[in-house]
Amino acid sequence: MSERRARAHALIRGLYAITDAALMPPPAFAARAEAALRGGAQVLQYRDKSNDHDRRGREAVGLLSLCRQYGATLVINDDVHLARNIGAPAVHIGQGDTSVQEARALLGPEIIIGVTCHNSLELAIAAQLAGADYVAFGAFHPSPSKPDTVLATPDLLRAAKKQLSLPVVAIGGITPQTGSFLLRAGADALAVISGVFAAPDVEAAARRYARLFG
Ligand SMILES: Cc1ncc(COP(=O)(O)OP(=O)(O)O)c(N)n1
Ligand SMILES: Cc1nc(C(=O)O)sc1CCOP(=O)(O)O
Ligand SMILES: [Mg+2]
Repeated sequence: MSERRARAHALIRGLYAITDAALMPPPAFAARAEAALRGGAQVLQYRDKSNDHDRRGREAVGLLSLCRQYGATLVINDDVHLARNIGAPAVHIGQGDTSVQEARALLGPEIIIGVTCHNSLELAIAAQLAGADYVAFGAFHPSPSKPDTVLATPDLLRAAKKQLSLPVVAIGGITPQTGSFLLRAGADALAVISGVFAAPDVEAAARRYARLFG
């Protein structure tokens, strides 16, 4: 196994919290992100669909510094140029985003690349062959944060664990209760937006997920 994929196995696990601009409006953005890290998030994805480049740059740099402080891994969603500009350790790309090959060519051999594979083992096998370092499946439940998803089943996680050698992330409407079932089916990480960032006490909510990982 390559050094980078071994690093992905070590880093892409546990609670994988994803930021949400609507649930984390300024000036509370950084404080809510830090609360998730205090609660035990091991991975934090910066997901912001706006075109405000200055704010996106500032927020991403702030999150990178917070993640370093807490020993967590920052993942930049969609924007490979932002990831390169700030020296992020990981990016996440979807099927309609930059390809794995293009992202790798731009970002080099060290960066961890994660790929959305919806409910398709075939997409995941292709992502692994293309050089991805983790795959994400979902949505396992209807998602309040992203209503236009297809549904995935726990059997997909079981099949993926047998056929892939990459960490597997589960996403979509996951609560601590349903998360425990997905972990038993083979998920290495639980990616969550609303379950963490819509909670009045973000740290306590994050801790409820983090505890599932022992
Ligand atoms: C961990 C994780 N899994 C899936 C997604 C979804 O990515 P994508 O399909 O590109 O959709 P957007 O998030 O970009 O709207 C994700 N971001 N993170
Ligand atoms: C960003 C994203 N991608 C999904 C997919 O299925 O690929 S579901 C989703 C949103 C996850 O947020 P919540 O935890 O609030 O459901
Ligand atoms: Mg995307």
